[in-house]
Amino acid sequence: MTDTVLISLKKVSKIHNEGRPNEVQAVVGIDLDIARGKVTVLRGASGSGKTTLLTVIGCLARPSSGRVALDGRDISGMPERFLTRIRQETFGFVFQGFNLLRGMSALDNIMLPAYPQAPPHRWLRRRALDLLSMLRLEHRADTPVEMLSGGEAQRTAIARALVNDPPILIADEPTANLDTALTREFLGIAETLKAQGKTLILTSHDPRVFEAGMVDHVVTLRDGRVEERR
Ligand SMILES: Nc1ncnc2c1ncn2[C@@H]1O[C@H](COP(=O)(O)OP(=O)(O)OP(=O)(O)O)[C@@H](O)[C@H]1O
Repeated sequence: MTDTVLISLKKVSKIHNEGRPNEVQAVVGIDLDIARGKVTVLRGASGSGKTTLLTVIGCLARPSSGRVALDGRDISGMPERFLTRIRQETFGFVFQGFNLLRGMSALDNIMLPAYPQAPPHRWLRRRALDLLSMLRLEHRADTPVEMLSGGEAQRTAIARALVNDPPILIADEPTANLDTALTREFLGIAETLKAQGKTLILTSHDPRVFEAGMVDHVVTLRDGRVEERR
């Protein structure tokens, strides 16, 4: 079956600290289509531009030049408030290090991204508990996140990314610091989400990830450019 394009990048470049002595051209003229309902891995050495490209794809950063289209709609020039809404409705993010808020429980962390939409509290709590249950973490709902193990923290971060039921899940180096069993567990979760119809975009230099059977496309970056795609 041929892929349908969900996100399309045309000649996208991203320069950090533009015009300053510490300017870095992190992403250079990338043309890339991300397929709907598939798992795409961006791989490459440290510093090759994976995280930068992921932030542009996820509308967390604007490209310095080039265009990004989501579902055929050019979003590159949109005002910030529209972009924020698109970001909230479209993407769930699992960051490197997870960015969970310490001092708050797993459940409270998961509910946080839904607050701008102001859903009924009981409904939201149920949704967060259902996600914890899907990820086999119900027993940790009330645990402060700093007490969680690495794998539990990751699953909490995944649940938080899914709370608004986004069609696209983005995860930056999801298996960094995970042992083999936890890596397998992450891949199992990714497979379940793919089966539910989600589009997954991951960065990884971990062969356990980019060689996994459920990965559909691997894009190799080198020095900010696409070196290879399959
Ligand atoms: N916020 C920033 N300000 C300045 N330079 C940055 C910034 N973020 C990334 N860079 C630089 O841009 C280049 C690409 O970095 P990026 O983090 O995108 O690569 P990466 O492939 O994700 O690396 P890693 O695997 O180490 O996370 C690097 O030279 C990096 O030092």
